[in-house]
Parts: sequence; structure tokens; C-alpha cells
Amino acid sequence: MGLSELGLDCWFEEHAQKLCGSGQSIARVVAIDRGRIVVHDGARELSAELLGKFFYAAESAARFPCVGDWVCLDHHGSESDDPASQFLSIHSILPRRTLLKRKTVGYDEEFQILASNIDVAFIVMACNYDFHVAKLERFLVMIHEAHIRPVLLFTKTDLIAADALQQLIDNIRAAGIGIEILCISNSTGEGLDRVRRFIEAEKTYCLLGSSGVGKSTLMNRLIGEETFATQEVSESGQGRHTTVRRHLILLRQGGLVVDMPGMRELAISEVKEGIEESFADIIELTQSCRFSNCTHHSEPGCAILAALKSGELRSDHYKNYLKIQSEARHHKKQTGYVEKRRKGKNASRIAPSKTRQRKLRQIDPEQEEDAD
Ligand SMILES: Nc1nc2c(ncn2[C@@H]2O[C@H](COP(=O)(O)OP(=O)(O)OP(=O)(O)O)[C@@H](O)[C@H]2O)c(=O)[nH]1
Ligand SMILES: [Zn+2]
Repeated sequence: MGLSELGLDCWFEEHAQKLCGSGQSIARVVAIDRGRIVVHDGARELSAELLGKFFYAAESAARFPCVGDWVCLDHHGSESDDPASQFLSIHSILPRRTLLKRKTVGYDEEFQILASNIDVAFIVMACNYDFHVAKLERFLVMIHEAHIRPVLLFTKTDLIAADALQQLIDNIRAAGIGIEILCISNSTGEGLDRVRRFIEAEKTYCLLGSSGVGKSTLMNRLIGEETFATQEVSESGQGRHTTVRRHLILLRQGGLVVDMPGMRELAISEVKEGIEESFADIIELTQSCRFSNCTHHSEPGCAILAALKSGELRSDHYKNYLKIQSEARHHKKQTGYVEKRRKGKNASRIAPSKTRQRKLRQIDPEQEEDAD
């Protein structure tokens, strides 16, 4: 196996040539486990340390390595040593092509970095209970914002009738969402072949979705062995949070997949671009309003009001747009506040061990925060 199977392409290679010095090597971060960074060098998994400079310099979680990152490694120890017995430290992180993040709950850090350099995000939803157009739109905003290609993956098709499933798909299309949709049952295996064919070698995928929708079961199916713990759920098919993981797995068929723990809530952060892409139909309509500063409440010649009246624009789609927009505005205000506080606080550059502990939690939030 080589680095290209892990997803290394010319783009990363060019950056690596600029960033990595002699004696350094490149590897991909495949997991973060209690502050220990697990990297893959194309031959095997190794453990690498984060040295002090990251803790002194890093003001934002985005400056720490995350799963999916390409990094330059320093090797400490004699050159003849086997890399497995050398001490490895992370020298630098290569620029990220994509970065998936969400707002954190609790800490004053604004973002939790989920993963980087993802090509395709599977939004995993159980079709028998988990699906709402509004929820799908939230995922779409977050994924578009990260410049990642979204694909909807309906699981548990064995638990609903075919026409009910078709109705869900019709609702998605009626809401103007053209996303690619794959339907599977982890129980009967139906549709899994299509997912396997969809996954290309050297590309990186992630599984996003609420707890219990079948992400780890799907992962097991793809890997072909029972690596992740899955848990029996209630008869309604609704799951509970079960697993803690976030490990980038190289499939035997080629392609890399990272499974995210369930996410109960999706906070909307800086999502301007994502909103524009997910609600392109609404943005386009607003451009036809007679007044450029139209508030779409009562103005004459308002294209939004007209489209709502004629049914061309669905009111739940529009309401969801307004809700996400107001959350984004609210978050922007909060971010400004956190920034100001941080600037005041950072007068001291000494990172005592407690701060270091807290920063470690930020790069490995599963230690403390139930990611769901
Ligand atoms: N009937 C049916 N059950 C499924 C399907 N996929 C998963 N399940 C069951 O749903 C439960 C939850 O599945 P998991 O794979 O653990 O769910 P998850 O999305 O990984 O959940 P978290 O680990 O909490 O993020 C398990 O009991 C699975 O056996 C499916 O396609 N059909
Ligand atoms: Zn208007």
C-alpha cells in the first residue's frame, strides 16, 4: 500500500514539497485517541505526538490536527531505526482541501472540527423515523459550507413500505433538493452493492447522522467484519448513542471512510455560502423583489410573498431558511464576543498543564463531551 491509496494526490503533494523539510515524512491522521495522534504512513499505523508549539500557538481548534489531515512528521531517533520504534512528532499540517466543523456545546471554543479532506459526506438517515426535510437541509448547509459533496443515504428500508419510501423521496424533490439518494437496508443487505460501487478508491467519505440510524452497522458491512459495537434498539427502530469512534478506515475495495458518532443537534455556524447553495431557489427569488432591501413581509412586488401564495415556494422550506439564517446571525454575534474575550485573555503565552488538558479535550472532544 502507498500514500495514494490513503488519498494523497498532486494537490497535497505540492503542498508537502513546500512544507516538509528533509528528514521529515508525510502521513495521514486516521484517529485521535486521548490526545494521541494516530497516523498512517502508507505502510502501517503509528503514534505521533503533538509538541508544545501547537499548544502555545494554537488559539483555535482548527490549528490542531484532526482526522483526515495530512501532516509532516519529524522523526526523533537514529535514521536506521524502524519508524515504529522512533519517536514521531507532528511538525505541520498540510492545508486542508475541505474542513467539516460544527459549533461546540459548552466550551467557549466556537467550533468542533469533525474531519478534514472529506470528498463526499453521506448524510445517513433512517427512513422509518428519522427523516425531516428541515433536518436534511441543516446537514446540507453544513456540508456545502465545507465544500464537500453531499449524498443522502436512507437506511432501514426493510422497516417501511416501498411507497412510503417513495413518498419521502418525492417530498425531497418537491422541496427543490436535487441531492443524490441511496437507499439501503443493513438487515437484508439490499442496496449495499450500490453503496460499494459508489465508493471510489483514493477518495474519502464520512458518515454523518443521528445516533441509531445505522452508521456503524453500515461501516461493519463495508469493512466486512464486526469492528464497531452496535446496540440493539427499541422496536420502533430508534437507536441510542452507542459508539465512540472517529477512525478513518481504508476499505479493502479502496476508498476511505470515517464514521462520526451520532449528532443530536447541528449548530449552524458561519454558513453564508452553505445557505446560498442550499437555498439557491430562495436567494434567486429575492433578486426579483421590486425593492432591493425587501424584507418579504408586506412590500408590493415581493417575489417571495408571490411565490408562497402561488405555491411555487413551499412555506416549510422558506421557514427553515429563515430559521437557519437567524441562527447563523445569532452565532455570528456570539463569535464576535468570544473573539473579544479571547484577545483579552491571551496576554499570557504560558500554557499551564490545565490549559493543555483543556486543549487536548478540544482536539479530542469525545473524551469529555458526548458528541451526540
Ligand atoms: N431493521 C434495520 N435495523 C438496522 C439497520 N441498520 C442498523 N440497524 C439497527 O439499528 C441499531 C443502531 O445501529 P447503529 O449502526 O449502531 O447506529 P449508529 O448510527 O452507528 O449509531 P451511533 O453509534 O449512536 O452513532 C442497531 O440495532 C442496528 O442493528 C437497517 O437497515 N435495518
Ligand atoms: Zn421580497
